[in-house]
Amino acid sequence: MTGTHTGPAVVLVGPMGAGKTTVGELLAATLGTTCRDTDHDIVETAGKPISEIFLDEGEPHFRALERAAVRTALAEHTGVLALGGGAVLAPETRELLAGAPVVFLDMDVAEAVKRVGLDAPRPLLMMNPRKQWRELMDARRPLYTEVATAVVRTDERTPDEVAGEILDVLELKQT
Ligand SMILES: Nc1ncnc2c1ncn2[C@@H]1O[C@H](COP(=O)(O)OP(=O)(O)O)[C@@H](O)[C@H]1O
Ligand SMILES: O=C(O)C1=C[C@@H](OP(=O)(O)O)[C@@H](O)[C@H](O)C1
Ligand SMILES: [Mg+2]
Repeated sequence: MTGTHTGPAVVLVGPMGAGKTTVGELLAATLGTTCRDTDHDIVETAGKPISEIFLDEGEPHFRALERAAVRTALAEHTGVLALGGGAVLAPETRELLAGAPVVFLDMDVAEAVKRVGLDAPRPLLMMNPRKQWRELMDARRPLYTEVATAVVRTDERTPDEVAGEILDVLELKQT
């Protein structure tokens, strides 16, 4: 115990499917640290999948769990931290992110729909994913931009390439 809180080395934000979870793991491996994902913390606390939390208790309850999970992870974790796509909706969370190295993983709609369609269900994109994704991005892009210290595009890049680009922009790469 040093008693010093340094905060996460990198925090990843951005929309569903941008690769926060996938790239976070790669980045952590390269940096010799671990990746923590607030969605995983929430699932562990609630004892059920995110889709069931939305169905059983509703989105406001999920957001309350998410605010608490982000606060705890920011205080405890010094490695890579991947947030859920909607975490930045909370003003409290945006304030906590001030001063942290935050990377916004950006992508366009076609790629987003392709990626999340192949994956575990995201309750917010269950119906008409294209339209819902556009509406989410219109509402959230200013918030991702507000908290970000860097923006990295993920379209037509492999997760490894995205991880490399993050190291470059944060100047964490050993040369
Ligand atoms: N750069 C990428 N290129 C292609 N597919 C990707 C890329 N990044 C992530 N994926 C895929 O997209 C899906 C969502 O990735 P995930 O890491 O869960 O995103 P997020 O945590 O941002 O929602 C997964 O199936 C993952 O394998
Ligand atoms: O954008 C959102 O509001 C959400 C994103 C998801 O995380 P990912 O961005 O990791 O998919 C998850 O937290 C939940 O389904 C809600
Ligand atoms: Mg994720």
